[in-house]
Amino acid sequence: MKNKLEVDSVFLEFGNRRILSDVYLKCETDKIIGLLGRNGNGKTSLMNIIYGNLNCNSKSVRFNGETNFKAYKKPELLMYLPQFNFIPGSLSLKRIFKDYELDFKDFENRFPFYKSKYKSSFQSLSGGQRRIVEIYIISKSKTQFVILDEPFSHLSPIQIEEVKQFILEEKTNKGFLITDHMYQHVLNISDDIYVLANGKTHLIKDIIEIQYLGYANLNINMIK
Ligand SMILES: Nc1ncnc2c1ncn2[C@@H]1O[C@H](COP(=O)(O)OP(=O)(O)OP(=O)(O)O)[C@@H](O)[C@H]1O
Repeated sequence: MKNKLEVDSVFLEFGNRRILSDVYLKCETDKIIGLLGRNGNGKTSLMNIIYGNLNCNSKSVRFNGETNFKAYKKPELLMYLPQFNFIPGSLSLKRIFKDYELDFKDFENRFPFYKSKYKSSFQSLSGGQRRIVEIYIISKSKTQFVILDEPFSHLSPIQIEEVKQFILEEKTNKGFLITDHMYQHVLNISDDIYVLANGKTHLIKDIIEIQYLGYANLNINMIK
């Protein structure tokens, strides 16, 4: 079954500053949606609004047409990877995989480095190694949609390629919404791209619009 997540009518101000005012975004099973935008344009705020843990003046977040204001209470609908490490460092990988009801064998087959780490604490891993675990458990969870806020930052180029491959395989089961300033990787795997500029989401039809909207100077090879 194809699930659909739609977001619109979002209005967010901090004090007198208008952050979001004209948002439309759609994600479906088997789609990766990339969200790009300059620093401070409101990407993380929008993701938190969708997840339901940031209050705003108004919003409409619909899962298969049904409004849901507190998606964070429904992991079967939506899982969210925040920018920061969220797993307590004292937990072992064994415990983390048990808590998320995931098979460690599948994980270590894909990422052999972790074969000897089953009983290791999360904090004994490097920053990038911790991030891979977090991306994996959120992306692999039994849920309809996954939001990933900066999954590629802090990963080495090889790890980034492994994570992209893994997300591409996993998208047959769910929809992904991804933001990262390593935008070439986002462009590589996304089915649709939105750029957030001046409080508004722009669905990109031609890649050059990313430059026109002031997000990045594209090199000529990318445009061809
Ligand atoms: N709790 C808050 N109180 C006041 N202003 C806030 C708050 N949270 C975010 N902001 C402001 O809202 C704007 C949007 O922030 P947000 O973190 O959503 O941007 P972003 O697009 O994710 O940025 P980046 O690419 O740098 O991560 C910023 O100007 C930020 O300073």
